[in-house]
Amino acid sequence: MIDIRVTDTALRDGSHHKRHQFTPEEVRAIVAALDGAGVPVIEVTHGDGLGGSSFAYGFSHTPEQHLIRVAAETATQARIAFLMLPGVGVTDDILAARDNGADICRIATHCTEADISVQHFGLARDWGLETVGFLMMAHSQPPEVLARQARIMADAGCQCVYVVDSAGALVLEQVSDRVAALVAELGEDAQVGFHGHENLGLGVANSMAAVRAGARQIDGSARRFGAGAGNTPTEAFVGVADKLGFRTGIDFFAITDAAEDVVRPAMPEECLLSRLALVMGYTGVYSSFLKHADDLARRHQVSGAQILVRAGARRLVGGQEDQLIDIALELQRENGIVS
Ligand SMILES: C[C@H](O)CC(=O)C(=O)O
Ligand SMILES: [Mn+2]
Repeated sequence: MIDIRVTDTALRDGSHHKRHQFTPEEVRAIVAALDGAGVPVIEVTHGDGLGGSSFAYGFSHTPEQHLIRVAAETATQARIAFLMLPGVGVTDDILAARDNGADICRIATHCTEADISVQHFGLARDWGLETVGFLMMAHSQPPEVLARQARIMADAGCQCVYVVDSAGALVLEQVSDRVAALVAELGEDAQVGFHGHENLGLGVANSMAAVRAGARQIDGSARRFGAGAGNTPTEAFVGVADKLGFRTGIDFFAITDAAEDVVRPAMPEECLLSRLALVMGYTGVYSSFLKHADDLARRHQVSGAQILVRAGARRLVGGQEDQLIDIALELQRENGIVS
């Protein structure tokens, strides 16, 4: 039987949906429930990674290093992971997260910029951390480009490179083709993972396509708690994996209870397959832009969907949130609205 390692990212990707307002009590309760269900890895960080708490991305309720410490103190078997985007966080943040009890370091870059992660993977390995690489917005590049970028990460010390469908824009074979290219490139040098978003309703199906193409690590979020329409629901993925004969080590009924009884109460609202989320999947927009576009649409009395369509046409990447303001003002001018 093939083992699939699931990382639950409700306490990191869900941070976007919660506008980074997780409390220590919520983290303690969610980690206890996921840990009890057998989830092997739980990611805890600001939605935009270490150092993300800022005017541009949104300030955290509680410093993420404190939340990481709470998570590490609560987990009995699960390992705690954190995300960092070079330049949003700095290398000292990695060391602090390790000292607070995390032991898996996930470094994310836009999928053509893997070279900016080299220093971080080297340091993380020197500091005794397990390493994972995130190639974000993977729909925007063909398989061979992603494979070359994955090679850069693996050569730098990354132990598993993820195809990250940040926009929830990939459809089935588009996932398996990308995953297969990475598997062929990396061989025994590193594993391959997949991180999905639900913007076209394909999180579980895409994740299973990734597994069938050779991915051995999969991200989910209990109750889909994540940016956009949310992530692959961990509980549904576990159920499907059970039925297809893949072993996750997670108890289906326990994770279903955790999602409904513990995770859902911490969510401001369900993650919906809303108009804005669908537009993001259809036009290839970074999922965490949803709240920013929604806020700007209200503030400037313009269409949130139009903001996202133009963001897709401009091929904006994570970190370019400020350009959404530019687009909103452009639409406002075109509509003749004077503020
Ligand atoms: C920083 C992003 O939210 C990372 C991620 O989860 C994605 O690109 O998707
Ligand atoms: Mn994500």
